Amino acid sequence: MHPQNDTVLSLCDVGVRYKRRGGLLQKPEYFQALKNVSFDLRQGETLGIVGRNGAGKSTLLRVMAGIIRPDQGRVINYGVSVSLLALQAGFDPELPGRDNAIMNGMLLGYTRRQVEARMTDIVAFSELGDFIDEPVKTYSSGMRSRLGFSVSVFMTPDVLLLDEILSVGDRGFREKAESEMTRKMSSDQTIVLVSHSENQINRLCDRVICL
Ligand SMILES: Nc1ncnc2c1ncn2[C@@H]1O[C@H](COP(=O)(O)OP(=O)(O)OP(=O)(O)O)[C@@H](O)[C@H]1O
Repeated sequence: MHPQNDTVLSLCDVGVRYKRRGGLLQKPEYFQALKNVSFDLRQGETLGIVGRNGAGKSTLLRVMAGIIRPDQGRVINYGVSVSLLALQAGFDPELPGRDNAIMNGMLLGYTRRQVEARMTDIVAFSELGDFIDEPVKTYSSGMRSRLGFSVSVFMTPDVLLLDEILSVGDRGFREKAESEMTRKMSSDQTIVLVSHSENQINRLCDRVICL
């Protein structure tokens, strides 16, 4: 079957299994985290992914981002950059927030110079103030989330995969984060959103897949 013209990513019969146990002499055991998942992601849409704990939502995002390879089926990328934003991940606790922001931006596919050019905006959005030059290990979890989120607001790949990120920070920041993401979602940005909030999914997504 030929995909529609505006398809940016296709998943065809994707299956992922994790190795659970098995030392050198033990027979390995596998756990099937995803089975027969097929859909097309279209340019500009906001696709919601829902499912109970352990249904495979994060695994699906990791497959779409190319971080893990499916054991069955395939993921076809029609030439777009895809990045996964999972807060709390990918920070070096010993480095200052500023350096971590730069590294995060580079992981999203930007050059150091491009991230530095947006640094003033990132710091302002994060509301971290002078803490931006302190090591991330001195941050609260809300502060870490705010930093990760702020980087993603100013550095956007063609397809942005968001894993439970709209529940970050305190109420004030959450509202600001959601309104910023809503702006992106109504623009041309293609987004895949994993959330446990039915309300959020209904409000923000054009289409929902239940795992
Ligand atoms: N690296 C791994 N090794 C072994 N099993 C894993 C690994 N990562 C995930 N799993 C298992 O795969 C299943 C799917 O995990 P995943 O994190 O994708 O679920 P999820 O839908 O995102 O869950 P949650 O809603 O709790 O975040 C779970 O049963 C989990 O225990």
